[in-house]
Amino acid sequence: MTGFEPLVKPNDGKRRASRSLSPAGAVEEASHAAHPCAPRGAYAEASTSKQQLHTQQPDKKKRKMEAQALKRLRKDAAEKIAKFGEDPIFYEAQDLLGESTVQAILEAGKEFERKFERGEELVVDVKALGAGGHGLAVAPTNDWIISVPKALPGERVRVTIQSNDRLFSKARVVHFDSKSSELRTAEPFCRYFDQCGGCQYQNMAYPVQLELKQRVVQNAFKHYSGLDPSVLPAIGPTMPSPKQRAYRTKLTPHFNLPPEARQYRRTLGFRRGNRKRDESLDEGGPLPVKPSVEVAIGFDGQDGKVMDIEECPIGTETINKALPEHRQRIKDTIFDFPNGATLLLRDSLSSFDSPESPCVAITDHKATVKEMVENIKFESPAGAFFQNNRSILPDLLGYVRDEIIASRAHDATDANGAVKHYLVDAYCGSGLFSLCLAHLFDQVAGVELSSESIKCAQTNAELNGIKNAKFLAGNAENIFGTIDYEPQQTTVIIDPPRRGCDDAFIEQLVKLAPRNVVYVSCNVHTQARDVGSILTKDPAYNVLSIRGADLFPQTNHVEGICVLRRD
Ligand SMILES: C[S@@+](CC[C@H](N)C(=O)[O-])C[C@H]1O[C@@H](n2cnc3c(N)ncnc32)[C@H](O)[C@@H]1O
Repeated sequence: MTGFEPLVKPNDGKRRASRSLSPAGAVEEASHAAHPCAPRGAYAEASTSKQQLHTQQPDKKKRKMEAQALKRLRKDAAEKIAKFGEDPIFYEAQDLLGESTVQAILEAGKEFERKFERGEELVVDVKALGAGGHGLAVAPTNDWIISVPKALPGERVRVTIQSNDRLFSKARVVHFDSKSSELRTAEPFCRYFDQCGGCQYQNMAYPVQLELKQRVVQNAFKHYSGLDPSVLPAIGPTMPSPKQRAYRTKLTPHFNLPPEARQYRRTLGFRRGNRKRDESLDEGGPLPVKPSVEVAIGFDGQDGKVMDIEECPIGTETINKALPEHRQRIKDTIFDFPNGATLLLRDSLSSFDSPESPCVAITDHKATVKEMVENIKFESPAGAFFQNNRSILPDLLGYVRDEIIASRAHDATDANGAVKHYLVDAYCGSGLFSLCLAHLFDQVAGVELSSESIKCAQTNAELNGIKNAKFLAGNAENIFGTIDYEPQQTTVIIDPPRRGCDDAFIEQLVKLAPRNVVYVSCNVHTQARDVGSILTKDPAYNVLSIRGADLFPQTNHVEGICVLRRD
């Protein structure tokens, strides 16, 4: 269906699976919850009524389910830690509670303890801001963290517990007893800010946001690189985004299918989640009357439920103008959806006449989006990856370009006083770095997993008359077998997805031993881990610079740029 993709968030399936439809169409919460972090109060109430009917039996069952769920949680956490390291909140808990307290909790196996009841109220003093953008407080028990979105250090807040997690509980502000944080320096400009989970920082002036992000980068390298601080340069100031509102060129509001719509579809003979009718379910008789249905289309709120969002002021004007029409389209056709779905809105130039050409909103995943970065034209399918804040791209590319040029100052020249330069653009997408920097290099090779994006990179090279770039579809590490570039004259740009680089890629990279590595990442934690791994495998690399770039103003996200040189 044009403009829509299936809702793939795993939580959503779980949420729906834990509910059942009553014949009257009302939603009933399941009477028990297996997850140790599930609401304890609700669970206790359900099991009490069962106890009256079945004496001790449910208690035993409940304990068994809890033990199994805890085992699963521990196993999942151990796997995640082995792969990605500890979650940033682990280090934040160590800072706030003390390493020995955290160690004692781990040794006692109490890191998943259901510390507080869901709905329980506490008054806490917010002490720090976590990398996730939430205020962090120490629980009154002094051995647990309370994470409170939209609350800032220095503020005293009355909160209600939402859920328990590893070493911390998530909570929601009920009341600000004091709202005096030095960081609270701006008035949020979005009417949904208090409830929406999308932005975290609209209550802080922009320079404060940039400073916070600098600290996040600093902590990431401190905790995840495994490197001695002496080998790391001071973290540079965060590169600001020229646009701090109306910058996002892509929005993906989503919705869950309301239970009334699901029920109505069933009476028409559609099984749950199916597009095709099952004749055997047809109850015959006259067509049932369509119920009136309210559907929330937007983003997840702090309570995990989808909020109905009519406008998103960090999205571009083009997207916001198009949003009402597309929301209405969903409302008008809600009974045609077998499930919830995600709507795609991409801002595209209408032509390549100039970077200031008027823009249009595109909602079909397969339609072509046009972008112009500096003077380079890019076309890519709306469903494929492209950086979402076009306002900062010239500065980001300018910085990478300057770093590359500066690193050439001491390059050896050949007999004619010339030196060749090569670029490998790993995880190249539709060729942003390769094509914008191609003029600095004799040859460029890009690699990318998505064959669709690689086709775009090739067409984009042609579109811009760039002849020195070739592109390969495949795993990033495969590029090393296809090039014979002189390592001393080679720069590798790495821009992987959030999970960072695979071991196989890092192995191949250090085997090639390129002179320069520029690592750009939307996850500074996996970036720090990978940089640590490169330096550990090959100590001839030096970290020349590290800084953040603010591709996502008003949110806690920060892009990291780290430049390495092998001497
Ligand atoms: C953050 S995007 C960067 C794209 C590009 N550098 C840009 O700025 O437009 C990461 C890209 O890595 C690609 N990717 C993911 N896993 C990969 C892998 N194992 N090997 C190569 N590319 C991969 C994704 O398809 C995505 O296009």
